Amino acid sequence: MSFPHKYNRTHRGLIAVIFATIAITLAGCTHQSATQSTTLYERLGGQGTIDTVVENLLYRIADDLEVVVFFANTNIDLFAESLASQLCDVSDGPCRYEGPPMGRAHQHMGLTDAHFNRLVEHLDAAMQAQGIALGARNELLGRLAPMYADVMRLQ
Ligand code: HEM
Repeated sequence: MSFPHKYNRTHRGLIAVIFATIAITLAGCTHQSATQSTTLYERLGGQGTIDTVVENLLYRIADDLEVVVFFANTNIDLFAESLASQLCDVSDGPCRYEGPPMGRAHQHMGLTDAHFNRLVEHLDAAMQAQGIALGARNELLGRLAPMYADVMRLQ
């Protein structure tokens, strides 16, 4: 039994539309699940990019007279390593931060809100310099923001 010519054409058109819809839906799902399963650490660019961000941050600190004074007696290599592991940890990367709690690490430095904001600005600028997207930058800063209370606790 054969279908009339007109029906065949309509039928084929309909099948094409259904296939296109399924393909678009599947592509959407794949895209969505890829976004959901990607950690912030990966979106930041992994350890290589985090290490470069920290290095870039060090240059910005060195150029900022208001901030650099706090680092006069700091072992910069250890600080860089410790901060990089903290950023990796906080962004769900494979590291565990094993340094001192934020309160103790910053105790009696005389830090003010202005210093805190300045450091956050430098970190954001360092991330921008590495081409990290706005969403990932904001998410990392959002995860660091709750540390404010601890950093300031023993000033
Ligand atoms: C959310 C904000 C901050 C975070 C996440 C952070 C993170 C860290 C980390 C991970 C360390 C290394 C601790 C260690 O291993 O001994 C550290 C140390 C240090 N931080 Fe921060 N910090 C923040 C705010 C600030 C601010 C605002 C300043 C000053 C402007 C500052 C100045 C220092 C200095 C000078 C050290 C080294 C202390 C030492 O020599 O032992 N930090 N910070």
